[in-house]
Amino acid sequence: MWIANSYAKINLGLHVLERLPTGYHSIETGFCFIEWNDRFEVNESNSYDLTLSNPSIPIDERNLITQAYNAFDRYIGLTNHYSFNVKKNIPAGAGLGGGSSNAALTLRILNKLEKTGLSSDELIDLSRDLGADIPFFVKGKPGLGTGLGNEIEPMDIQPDGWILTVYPDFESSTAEAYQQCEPNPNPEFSIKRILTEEELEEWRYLLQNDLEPPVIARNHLIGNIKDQLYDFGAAYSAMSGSGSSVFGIFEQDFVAIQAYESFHKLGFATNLTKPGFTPDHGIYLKEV
Ligand SMILES: C[C@](O)(CO)[C@H](O)COP(=O)(O)OP(=O)(O)OC[C@H]1O[C@@H](n2ccc(N)nc2=O)[C@H](O)[C@@H]1O
Ligand SMILES: Nc1ncnc2c1ncn2[C@@H]1O[C@H](COP(=O)(O)OP(=O)(O)OP(=O)(O)O)[C@@H](O)[C@H]1O
Repeated sequence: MWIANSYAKINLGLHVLERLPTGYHSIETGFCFIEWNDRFEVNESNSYDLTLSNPSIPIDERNLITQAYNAFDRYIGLTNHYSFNVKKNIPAGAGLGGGSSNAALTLRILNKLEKTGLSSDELIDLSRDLGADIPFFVKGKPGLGTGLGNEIEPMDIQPDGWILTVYPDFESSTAEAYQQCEPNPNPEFSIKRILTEEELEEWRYLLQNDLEPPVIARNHLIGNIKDQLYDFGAAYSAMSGSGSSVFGIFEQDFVAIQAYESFHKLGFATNLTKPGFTPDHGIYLKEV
């Protein structure tokens, strides 16, 4: 049996620059990892099979694991088949890219088990129709996303603070968030400049997520959680991606832990990620 972890992301700022004739949007965003992860167990099998611990996520062709598996089979061809058993810990529709992370890991697993030796750019190429967040997860390093968010420039932007992520217990639609936002083609400062040249203390005045206003207008709890994270002492707080999760970055461990315990006690699903966290992208053979 092979095992591997599928990590979630947060967006450090997101500028929506332009609404394109296709309905998609050109954006600039910073991507980094958090420790929240799903656990994959993979076995060779007579045919493809998928089991998920979360029954509310479909396991048919709508599942991004199935879509990635089929894309790999279509473009490269599989010599063996595999069954996937996934323990879902990352909440779905949460702005944490759980489905995209799963798709990227599926491609990396197949590349390893089938010994196809494809580069990350080749894996990105065969996943091009599956979702804008997938290239970041295939690259596997923090970085800047431009274009549709799918052109990735790896960059050392993993925050040097504790990241507390809070899921408000409802999903948020990505398509709706983009439809309802106000694109701004000329933001005063680029996300790249803020993340690479400004101190964490300055981010709250400079770094914004353009998808936040319409989503918060419909879901006040997201705004309330953001306010509470600042009240607890976060240096920076924002909604991740198209929501619904909110994260706060804390400089002091005891403040972060206090905030974590409070949200946890209130019944929210939460994750606390250490400063400078680096995900383990290994795919390990486990004797059974
Ligand atoms: C919000 C983010 O998660 C931030 O990283 C991404 O931009 C969204 O990435 P994703 O969920 O992989 O998005 P996709 O599955 O490609 O697209 C979902 C929907 O979001 C909208 N969408 C997505 C990306 C983009 N640059 N412009 C868009 O308008 C489109 O309506 C699309 O139908
Ligand atoms: N393997 C998967 N894991 C989680 N969700 C999946 C998966 N495959 C398909 N989905 C579907 O994708 C939808 C979005 O899930 P996901 O968790 O990727 O959203 P998200 O984190 O808001 O995405 P993003 O921030 O990339 O827009 C869910 O409604 C879910 O049903």
